[in-house]
Amino acid sequence: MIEFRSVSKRFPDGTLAVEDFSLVLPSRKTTVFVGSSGCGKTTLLRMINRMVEPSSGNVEIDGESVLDKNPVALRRSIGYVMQNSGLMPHFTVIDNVATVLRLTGTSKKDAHERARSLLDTVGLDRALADRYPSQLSGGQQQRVGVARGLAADPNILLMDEPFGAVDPIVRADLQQELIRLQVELDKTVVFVTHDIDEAFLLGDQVVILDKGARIVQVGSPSEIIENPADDFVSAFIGTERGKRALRIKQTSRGRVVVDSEGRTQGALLDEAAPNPSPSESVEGPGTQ
Ligand SMILES: Nc1ncnc2c1ncn2[C@@H]1O[C@H](COP(=O)(O)OP(=O)(O)OP(=O)(O)O)[C@@H](O)[C@H]1O
Repeated sequence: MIEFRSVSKRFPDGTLAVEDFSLVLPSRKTTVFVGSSGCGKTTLLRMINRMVEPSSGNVEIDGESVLDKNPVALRRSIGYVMQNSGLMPHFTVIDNVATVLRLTGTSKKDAHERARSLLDTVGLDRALADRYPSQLSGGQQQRVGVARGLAADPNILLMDEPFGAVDPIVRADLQQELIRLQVELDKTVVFVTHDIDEAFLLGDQVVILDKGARIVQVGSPSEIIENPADDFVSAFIGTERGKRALRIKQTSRGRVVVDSEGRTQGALLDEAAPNPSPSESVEGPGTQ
């Protein structure tokens, strides 16, 4: 478990990026920080692996302060995936993935072996191993970035807008891949995005942030959608528009659920119907 304890960060120019932030991020779950640009998401993420040092307060991992750990060793023990993949352009795919392992003393042969198996894990063809990042598509580069983040088999994976720079179809693909990976690998994932739909799709715990990383609401996607804390959250998550503003419409064959544009999203099933559980009585896209 990761715990932020009254953490603040003021940068040397006086910007107060994070003000008195406290939160527990449960192990083996995905916590998503979501909020608009500049609200302090990246700063929070980077204080976990000490790429940014808190001005006051503390971050603990399993009860131990990160400030008591060697920053280089700490950084190598935590996976980090960033927007635009952050790959080294003059390194091949396989070397990009294997670098962390090489730095921690793994032989070249073993590091490459593990890197190749990680390409399988993230759904990349091994034939791409000897290419350079510029010879890959944006989505493939992001997958290499994820493979690299997983190389040292970290318990914690930090992901900073990892799918922000790819087109919506590739992005949806990568999101599904991450959901699959999370079931398989069972990591503690901390994910940053400004996209509330992505937050609800991926997060077990979603943290909606305002300026200075002020927590506006924290909860599961269902808790937040069912009970938004205030008008800001309602507006941010769009409960009054689009695919989350659902209404029931009576048709000649039964009741269906339509969105705010009148588009039918799915059928409303009778509670007595045998298949779905009560919480799943609406079937169709865009439901939580
Ligand atoms: N090194 C720095 N020096 C000064 N101010 C900084 C520094 N890094 C970030 N900031 C400021 O701290 C605030 C929070 O930045 P941060 O990058 O954490 O926000 P964010 O929510 O991740 O934004 P985005 O979604 O745009 O990446 C912003 O006002 C930003 O300008």
